[in-house]
Order: sequence, then structure tokens, then C-alpha cells
Amino acid sequence: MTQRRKVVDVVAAVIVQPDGRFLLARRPDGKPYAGYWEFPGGKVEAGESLLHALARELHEELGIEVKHAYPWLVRHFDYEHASVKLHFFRVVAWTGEPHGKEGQLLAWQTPGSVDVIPLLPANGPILNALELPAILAISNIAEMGEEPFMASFASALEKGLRLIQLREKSLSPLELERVAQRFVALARPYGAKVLINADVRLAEATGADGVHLPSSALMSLEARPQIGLVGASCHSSDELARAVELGLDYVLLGTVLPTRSHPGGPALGWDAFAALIGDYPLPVYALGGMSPTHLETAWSAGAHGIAMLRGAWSGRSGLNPTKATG
Ligand SMILES: Nc1nc2c([nH]c(=O)n2[C@H]2C[C@H](O)[C@@H](COP(=O)(O)OP(=O)(O)OP(=O)(O)O)O2)c(=O)[nH]1
Repeated sequence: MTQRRKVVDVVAAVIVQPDGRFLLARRPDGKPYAGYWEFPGGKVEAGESLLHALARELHEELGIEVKHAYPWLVRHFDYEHASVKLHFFRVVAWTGEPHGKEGQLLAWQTPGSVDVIPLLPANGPILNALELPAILAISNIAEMGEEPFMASFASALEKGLRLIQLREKSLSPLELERVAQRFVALARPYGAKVLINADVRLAEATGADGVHLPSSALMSLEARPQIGLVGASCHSSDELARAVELGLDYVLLGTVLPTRSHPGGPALGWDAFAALIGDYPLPVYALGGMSPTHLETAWSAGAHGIAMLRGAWSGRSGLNPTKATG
């Protein structure tokens, strides 16, 4: 019989600058995986809260004081030396200039082009998650009409939108293909990613960046579709668990707040939303009744960001370019 190993709680800080760059540190000699690059942090001590451990580790290792941190992803990993539960936080405000107080090298890195190696094996998915923008916009040609929508889309790209899902249920397959090609052509010069709702073939045919699975597809698929980015819509812990089993890149979770299309419909509210994703390893976008003003609340609840349908195109608060980046 194999013996269950004790799980060690670890806090890890993704210290992010307003431009999206984040800090990695090189593990000092004498530790397991010495020389590997990691997010600053360390083991939680007995009786210590996660936030306290985070503040203590960053003070000890980097000489900074944490001012504002959001809970983010939680990931289990089995090393030969330990079984760890990694609690990642995004640290967005601090005082002091980070410096390697234990002699460790530090390096600011750009999402998508990390230039230090090797990285701790548990951290691959975390680096992928950091490439995802905080705002995911969902198309709304159905209500706005194609040309007004495309004008709003172009303006949102100018303001920093970098992730859009094409979801237009009333278009014919031919129209959908034409519109998907327009999306890809418009998004490409900005390096923005286009996700196609449900249809892997259409995503491949148009050179889109990936697919977004409705929850029915999520629950019936045997394996992750073989295409760049894959996410899914979730409404329950079972669906959230299935997204992890399939190795997806992100999920949408809702409905968080009542929406215009379902004003009296059941909504999770922020507390239930936060409880559902409390120990969750994938980036989660809050969905349902979102506008850019909800981003901060979503982050506080542990979300990676927000997904918006009408809120993305209303032009009221606009998309903030720095906040639109993860
Ligand atoms: N700090 C940190 N640890 C990580 C990351 N990814 C990852 O798998 N780990 C693992 C490596 C270690 O097994 C564990 C952290 O333990 P540690 O030995 O660095 O903790 P510590 O600083 O408290 O060290 P010590 O008290 O044992 O000297 O978590 C990461 O990004 N940052």
C-alpha cells in the first residue's frame, strides 16, 4: 500500500508591474531544485495565514512590503522531495525595490517570452495563464448588427482588448465563416486572440487561436480538442472539475450577477463564485452582468478576470489597456 504523503502548503507571489511584467527568482544553492527559476515565496508556517506567509516570505527574500495581493490559482504538484499545494497570489502593489536578500538572482519577465531557464516543473501552466488577458469579450452582432459591432470591436482593440470569443448563434455556417475571417484579420495586427464558440473545424479553417466549449460539449467530450487555446463555460463544481481533467486553459464561471437577458434568473453572487474557485488550478473569468468596473471585485474573489457580452461594447467605461492584459 502506498502511503499518502503530507501536503505542504506553499505561497508563491506573481509580482506584477502595471505593464504586465512579473518577477522570477533563482532558487539558491542548498535547496531542492537549486538554480531553477520560481515565483518568490515559500512554505506556510504552522498557524500562519496565507497572506501572512506571503508578506513574510517577500519581506525575507526580497525586502519588500506587500500592499495589495489577489488570490489567484491553486495547484497541487508531487515532487520527489515533497507534495506541495501552491497558492499563487498576484501582488499588484508593494513598497521597496525587490532585491535578492538571500543572494538569489532576480529577473523581470514578459508574459509569453520568458527568457530564463530552467523553471520549476510545477510552474508551466502558471506561465501560460499569465499570457491570458484579464478581459474576455464576447461578440454581440445579434443585437448590434455586423457593421456597428465591427466598429466597436476595432475601437476596443485600439483600447487594449486582446481576447474575444465569436459566439453568434443566429448566423448561418457560411456567414459565420465569413465573420470569423473578419475577426481574425482585425485581431491579428494587435496580437489579439480570437476564440470560436464550439466549432473546432471553423477555428482551424479560419486560423483562429482556439475554441470555447459550451458546458454541454465540455461534459461530453472525451479529450481536449487539438487546437491552441481551449476554454469552457462552467456553472457547477462538476463542470469545473471536468475542465481540469481535460487540461483546458481557462474557464468562464457564471452566472455571477443577474443579466439583461435573464434579469430574474438565478445568479451565483460573488461569495458563491469565490467559494467555487477557492482551490482551483485554472484561470477563471467571471461571467454574467459584468462590466469593466467589476474587474477589481472579480480579482478579489480569486478570478483571473471578467468575461463580458454587452458590457464590453457599451463604451461607457471603456477597456483599460493595462488592465486588459493579464
Ligand atoms: N517559492 C516557490 N516554490 C515553488 C514554486 N513552484 C513550486 O513548485 N514550488 C515548490 C518548490 C518547493 O518544493 C516548495 C517551496 O519550498 P521552499 O523550499 O522554496 O520553501 P522555503 O523558502 O520556505 O524554504 P525552507 O524554509 O525550506 O528553506 O514549493 C514557486 O513558483 N515558488
